[in-house]
Amino acid sequence: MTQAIKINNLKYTYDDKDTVFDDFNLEINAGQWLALVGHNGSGKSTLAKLILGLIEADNGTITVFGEQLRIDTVHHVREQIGMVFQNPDNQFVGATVADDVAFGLENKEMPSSDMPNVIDEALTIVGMQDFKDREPHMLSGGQKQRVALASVLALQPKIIILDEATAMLDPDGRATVMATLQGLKQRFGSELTLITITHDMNEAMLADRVVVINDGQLILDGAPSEVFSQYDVMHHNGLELPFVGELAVRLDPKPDGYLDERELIKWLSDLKK
Ligand SMILES: Nc1ncnc2c1ncn2[C@@H]1O[C@H](COP(=O)(O)OP(=O)(O)OP(=O)(O)O)[C@@H](O)[C@H]1O
Repeated sequence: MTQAIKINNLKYTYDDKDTVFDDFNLEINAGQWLALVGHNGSGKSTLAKLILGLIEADNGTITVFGEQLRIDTVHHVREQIGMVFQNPDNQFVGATVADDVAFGLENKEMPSSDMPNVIDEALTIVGMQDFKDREPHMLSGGQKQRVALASVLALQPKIIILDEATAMLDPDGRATVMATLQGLKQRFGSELTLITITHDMNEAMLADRVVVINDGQLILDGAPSEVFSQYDVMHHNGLELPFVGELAVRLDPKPDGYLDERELIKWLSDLKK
């Protein structure tokens, strides 16, 4: 199994006083969709910044596809990682959707004759091809985030990090972005590693793996059903379960372990028999 990211013995302190990570370790396999969760201030965005080389670790190593992040490798490492941020309105530079996707390609010095195909393909993947001549600020929040994803996809990253990319969206917008991510996973398989930083446990449910951090410490790490069966640990760390999990722990009798929506419905209907 190819390793996308390996973080070893990571230490990071802001301004020599606020230690966020001390001996933090994490390995992420290529093609995995990892949801990184933790309450406010637990270190999620700091970890994303460290992986992107926007800030430098005080100690330890971060290796991306076998290449250790250092001052002389940061540019190459960063080329392999796409980032989508929280605020859809802060991510646009182009006058039209197509211009916006083109911007990153121009920076990469792609010949302009190659661009239309690449732009069309990226917009098609996120279902925004019919909007390519629209002005970005006229789109809905969910559409904006899908264009932001297209801009990232056009650069063919091996890893995409979404830092609370759905936090400012309405339920429809959230659903379309999450469906787009599920589509990416199906389309790219082991060629694309996804890291979604989120406060929304219903979204984290869709990932292959959920990692819970608190104060820079890894608290839980496993498949969503494993992590969300740890109700007490989640609550102790200021986190809720996905809706069905919160519902299940309030039932009497309650099911053993975490059940997803379909399993919970079956469990309830069996109970009635
Ligand atoms: N630029 C900064 N300077 C100093 N301290 C910072 C800075 N950015 C973050 N911190 C501190 O580092 C810790 C981790 O912050 P971080 O933003 O990584 O958490 P987070 O899990 O992403 O939080 P949230 O869910 O609120 O976005 C917090 O204690 C925060 O106050």
